[in-house]
Amino acid sequence: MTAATSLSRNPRVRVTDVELVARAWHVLRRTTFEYQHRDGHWTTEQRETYDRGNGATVLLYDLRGGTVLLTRQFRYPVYVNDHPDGMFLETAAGLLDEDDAETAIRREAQEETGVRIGELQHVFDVYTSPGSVTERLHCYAAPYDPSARGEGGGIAAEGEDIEVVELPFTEALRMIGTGEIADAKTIMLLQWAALHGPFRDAD
Ligand SMILES: Nc1nc2c(ncn2[C@@H]2O[C@H](COP(=O)(O)OP(=O)(O)O[C@H]3O[C@H](CO)[C@@H](O)[C@H](O)[C@@H]3O)[C@@H](O)[C@H]2O)c(=O)[nH]1
Ligand SMILES: [Mg+2]
Repeated sequence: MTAATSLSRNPRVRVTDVELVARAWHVLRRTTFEYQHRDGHWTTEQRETYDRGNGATVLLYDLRGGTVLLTRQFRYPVYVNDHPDGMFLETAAGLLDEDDAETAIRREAQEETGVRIGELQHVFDVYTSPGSVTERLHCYAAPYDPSARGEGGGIAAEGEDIEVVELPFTEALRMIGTGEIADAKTIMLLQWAALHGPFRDAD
C-alpha cells in the first residue's frame, strides 16, 4: 500500500471496502467509499487504483556547457498508445523500492546515466495521473560533470537498455514543442529549469 497516512482524515470520505483485483508486477485495487458532495448528500462510489509505489526523477544539467542529460529507452505503454516508435526521452527516473527518495534517485541516476550525483536540489513532488495511478513522483535537479561520467545504460539483467542522451538545453526546450519530448516529468522539469531553475538567466 502506498498510503503512509490514515484514510479517515477527510470527514467527507468513508472507505468501506478495499478489494484486491490483481497483484501482478504492480497492484490493482477496487475501493468502495461513501462520499459527501458539496451540497451535503452522500453517494457510494467505486474507484480502481493502480499502485506501483512512488518514484523519483532528476534533471541533470551542466550550466557551463548549457546541456542536460536525458535517457532514451523503449517504453511499451507509450508505444501501444500511438508514440511513433516507443523510444522515449526522459529524465533519469526510477521506483523508490525500499529506499527514501534521495537515496533512490542517486542510485537510479548512477545506474541509468553513470552520473554520481553530489549536490541535489528538491524541486517539487507531483501526482502523475491522479484519477487512476497512486504514484507520487519526487522531482529533483542536480548538476553533472560531463568529464566525470561513467557508463550508465541501466541494469541489463532487468531488461533495461538505456541510451544516455546529452542535449543543449535550448534544443530540449524546442523538442517539447515538436513532440520529440513528450514525457510529463521531463517537460515539467525542463520548464521549471527555464523559468525558475538553473537556466533562468540564460538567453
Ligand atoms: N518483467 C517486468 N518488468 C517490468 C514491468 N514493468 C516495469 N518493468 C521493469 O522494471 C524496471 C523499473 O525500472 P525503474 O528505473 O525503477 O523504473 P522506471 O520504469 O524507469 O520508471 C518508473 O518510475 C518512473 C518515475 O516514477 C515513472 O515515470 C515511470 O512511469 C515508471 O513507473 C525496469 O527495468 C522495467 O523494465 C513488468 O510489467 N514486467
Ligand atoms: Mg528508470
